[in-house]
Amino acid sequence: LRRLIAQFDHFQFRRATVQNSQTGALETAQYRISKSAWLKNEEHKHIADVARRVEDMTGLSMETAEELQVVNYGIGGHYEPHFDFARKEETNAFQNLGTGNRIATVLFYMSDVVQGGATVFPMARTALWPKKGTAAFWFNLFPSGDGDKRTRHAACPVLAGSKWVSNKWIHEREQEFRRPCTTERPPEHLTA
Ligand SMILES: O=C(O)CCC(=O)C(=O)O
Ligand SMILES: [Fe+2]
Repeated sequence: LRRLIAQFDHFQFRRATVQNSQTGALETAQYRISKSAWLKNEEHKHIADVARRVEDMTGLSMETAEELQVVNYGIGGHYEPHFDFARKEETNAFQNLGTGNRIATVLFYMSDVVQGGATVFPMARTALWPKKGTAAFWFNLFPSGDGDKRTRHAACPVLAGSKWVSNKWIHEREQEFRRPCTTERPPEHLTA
């Protein structure tokens, strides 16, 4: 995939944005420093292959998943602690998509990083060190649809080298038979 990206200069990498939780607007922020691009399945068969593999790996439908987001961090690039899912109090979050919240995340590591750049989950006391060809998967939501606080995570600053990752964000709709929801609510201290 990285070779593919290098070949196609029409993949427009731009400063990554975040959603302002008050206004719902997408904007750049000091707490997320990286460049990213969104790649559509139709753009190349290798991109469609990634989606197919994610479906096979997770057993979840890709019908409502977002396009593949490819991210590059230079030295000092980072992403401070955040949730991938939208919280109840947030404005506009994913509402226009009609696909529900981000039920799960698949994070592919597309490069090794010389120094720094770990993905850390402070509440789960877990650090993932980028290793080319590996991937992480987690559910952001409980089966009740409540956000799981334990998934709060950050990308530590890259100290040397360059870091490439890609995100596939999977949404709630279409998963009704693959990951049935429950009415049982998780303990309140674990929900966000
Ligand atoms: O780059 C990483 O290690 C994590 C990226 C991330 O959390 C995100 O893009 O939402
Ligand atoms: Fe994230």
